[in-house]
Amino acid sequence: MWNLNQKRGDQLVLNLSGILTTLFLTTILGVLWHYIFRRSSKNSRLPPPPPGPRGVPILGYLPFLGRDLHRQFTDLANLYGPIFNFSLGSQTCVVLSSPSLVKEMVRDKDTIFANHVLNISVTISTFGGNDIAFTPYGPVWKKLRKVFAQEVMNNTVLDSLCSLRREEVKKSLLYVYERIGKPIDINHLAYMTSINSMLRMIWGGSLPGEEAAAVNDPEFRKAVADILFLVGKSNVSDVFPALAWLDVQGIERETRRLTALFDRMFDSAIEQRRIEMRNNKQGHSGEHCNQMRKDFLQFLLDSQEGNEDSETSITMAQLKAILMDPVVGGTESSSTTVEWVMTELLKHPEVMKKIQEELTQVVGLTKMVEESHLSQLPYLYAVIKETLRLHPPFPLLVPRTPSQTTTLGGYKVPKGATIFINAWAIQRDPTLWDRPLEFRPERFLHMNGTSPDVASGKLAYGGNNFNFIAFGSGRRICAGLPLAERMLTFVLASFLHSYDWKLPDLHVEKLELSDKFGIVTKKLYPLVAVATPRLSDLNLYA
Ligand code: HEM
Repeated sequence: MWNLNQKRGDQLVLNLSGILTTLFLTTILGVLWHYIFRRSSKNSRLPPPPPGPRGVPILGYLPFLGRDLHRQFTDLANLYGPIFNFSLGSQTCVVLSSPSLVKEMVRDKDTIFANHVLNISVTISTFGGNDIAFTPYGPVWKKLRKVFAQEVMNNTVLDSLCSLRREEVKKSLLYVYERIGKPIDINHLAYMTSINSMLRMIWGGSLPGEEAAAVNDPEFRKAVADILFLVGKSNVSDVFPALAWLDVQGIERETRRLTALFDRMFDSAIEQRRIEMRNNKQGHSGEHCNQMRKDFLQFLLDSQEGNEDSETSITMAQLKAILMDPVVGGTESSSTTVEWVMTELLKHPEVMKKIQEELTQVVGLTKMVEESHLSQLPYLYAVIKETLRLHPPFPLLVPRTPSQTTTLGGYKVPKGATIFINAWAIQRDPTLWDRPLEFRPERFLHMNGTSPDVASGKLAYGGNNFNFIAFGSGRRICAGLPLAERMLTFVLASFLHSYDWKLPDLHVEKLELSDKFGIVTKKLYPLVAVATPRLSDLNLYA
């Protein structure tokens, strides 16, 4: 009996301890489960993608994209907010239209978003993505940007090339003089001035005979514009990489053909220059070669001569690609800006008059404009800024892509997405700008008529004001800014100081401001204007 009772008691104790153990383990497991569950649910609670329009299966939003992307994206932002997304085939595209989102991207998450999107025609035209604009962010890009800043864009180098720019602008002034009183296509004038100056600065007009003839052929100038057009054109092969081998639109083929022209020019110019340098070194080259030419090519070759330093030595493909950036990225953007400025001035003759008064005061009517005058032209600077505000040549800047999945404005943005910054919308946003659609250069001036940027001789598009980002912002801000700034101001000052401009009689009512979207967005109808001389001494034009 006792034994029985004892057995029952033992069993009770056993049961009780079993229950307690079970309870204990359950509690521990519960706590662990709760902890793990909460953590994993936190991870799976990734933010949603930005809102946006739905597309159709496979193609996504592709069939609904119109021609004027900057306007269409502005309308979509009014519907979905300052960040929205859509898909193009398998690609995710995100569009930003507010300064705070731009800041988050290029300042707070700058290293994640420090790559430009590389498409097929960009890869070809940049000798395999070897240029500054499309080399992925990292040590190689840093090296290229350093070489470009030190050997090409530094003030001493740019000052030393001033005479080349002066000669090319003078040729354009003469071209106008020969057409006094006749309609002149300003788009053509601005483009020829821009490309001729750029090519002159790149290889100083020193190509050997056959190549020199080819380069002076108007077809070659057209090739530059055509490459830019192909780079910005929507390519089915980019949206559906599996179809790339078909090259349905022939974009790849045509880009290869045009890039080959440049490749030959660069090879020939580099070869010729190396021979000159060798001869010069050996001392049997005579006076001519002792005064080695100075142009971008020469500065870059000099910096590479015997350069074993991995920090600054560059490959041949990189050298050519570095030279290609100013040609493709710098010429149309600059000439389009010149055309827009002239358009706004013909629409606002009182503003043109004010610039000319400033020029008369600073330069005088007996002299031509020199680059040394530029820092004393605050009103002209303000006019250029106001034009770039209303008509940024790259309305969607140069698309960027994140190197990892991240967030923007609290929304998920996947690695590899294409990010457009709608600078055009931001620079016309009525919540950021007073009467934004009016052309009022005064908004960039201080009360006393000078702006601090101008006082320091700069347009100061440092990308720190996210309301005004025509040259981009952050690590990948325009690397050609110092030259763009000089060229724009010098060309415009020269055109406006040397001539009075008016619309041809038949065009007076036709002056309008429509644009045509492209990677560089130009006037839809080229501007035509008639010039009359302003300077008292006509010999100055010869
Ligand atoms: C009105 C004239 C110009 C405008 C409006 C302009 C605008 C721009 C913009 C918006 C970008 C992209 C910036 C970003 O992603 O944040 C860019 C990049 C660049 N631009 Fe310009 N540009 C002009 C002229 C030039 C010129 C004359 C050159 C060369 C001499 C040049 C060379 C470059 C290069 C190399 C980059 C790539 C920078 C990098 O990725 O690190 N640009 N430009």
